[in-house]
Amino acid sequence: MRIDIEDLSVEVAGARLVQDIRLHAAPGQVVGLVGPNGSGKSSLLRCVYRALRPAAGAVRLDGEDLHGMDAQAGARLLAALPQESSAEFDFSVAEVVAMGRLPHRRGAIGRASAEDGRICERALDRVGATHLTDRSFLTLSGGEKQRVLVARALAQQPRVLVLDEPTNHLDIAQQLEVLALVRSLGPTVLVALHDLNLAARHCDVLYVIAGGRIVASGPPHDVLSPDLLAEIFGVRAHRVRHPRTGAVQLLFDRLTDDVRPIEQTNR
Ligand SMILES: Nc1ncnc2c1ncn2[C@@H]1O[C@H](COP(=O)(O)OP(=O)(O)OP(=O)(O)O)[C@@H](O)[C@H]1O
Repeated sequence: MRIDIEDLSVEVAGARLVQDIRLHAAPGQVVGLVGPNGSGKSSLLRCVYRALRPAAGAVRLDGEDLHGMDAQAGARLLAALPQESSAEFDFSVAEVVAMGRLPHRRGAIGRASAEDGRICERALDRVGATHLTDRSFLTLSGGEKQRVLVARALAQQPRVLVLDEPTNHLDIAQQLEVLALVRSLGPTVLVALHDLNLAARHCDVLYVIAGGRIVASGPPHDVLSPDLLAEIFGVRAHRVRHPRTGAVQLLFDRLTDDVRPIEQTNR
């Protein structure tokens, strides 16, 4: 499903948090949003998953205005993993994942079907969390909670997935697993990431946001140039090749660091 964000501005209590955003994702693409702290990533994503309404502009899914759809129709198309998903549900893991099926039920009293149950089991299996099924969500570690919330989003079987820092709390193996999983699923994905190497590796296209505006977009390694990284993130970046895969990796120093050659520091 295609996403078109057109001239979008978002305001909260009279403050403009993001402005004139244009962003496009082709069906099945993984589009990354990167930017410094406070640049507007979450505000933009919150508007896409309808926690905020646009002050101007629109978010369109296959041409249809998302904010004009009724809540259930929207939720059948789009699932979100918000950043503030530390929400403390006093429910079992199975119940939390089953919430992902609610938009697909008929009316408020629709019951879960056997098929709903199979979809939830499969979602938990895909994030390697089947063993947590009967645990209370409240008792899980941060990483376990995050995996269960990814499973809930998968159970929703969305055509568009919006993820705000989905690798929060995950160890390095789980970060790679979750992003590879997200890529393999097929929906169009809009994902905010802080780790620029993860973003470059897992996204087809990157948008860079700073001060509430998009300042660059395109293929990851075209966008993440040392000049842009210095200007927007205030870091000195070096590109190196991964010794096994040959993929470009970024290494960072502070712009102000006086970096001495390695031979000197080893003496
Ligand atoms: N409800 C609000 N009221 C006032 N200001 C807000 C509100 N929500 C966000 N902001 C401000 O808007 C700016 C953008 O915040 P946002 O959370 O979108 O940034 P971000 O890029 O996701 O940051 P981070 O990387 O730190 O998560 C920040 O300066 C933030 O303080």
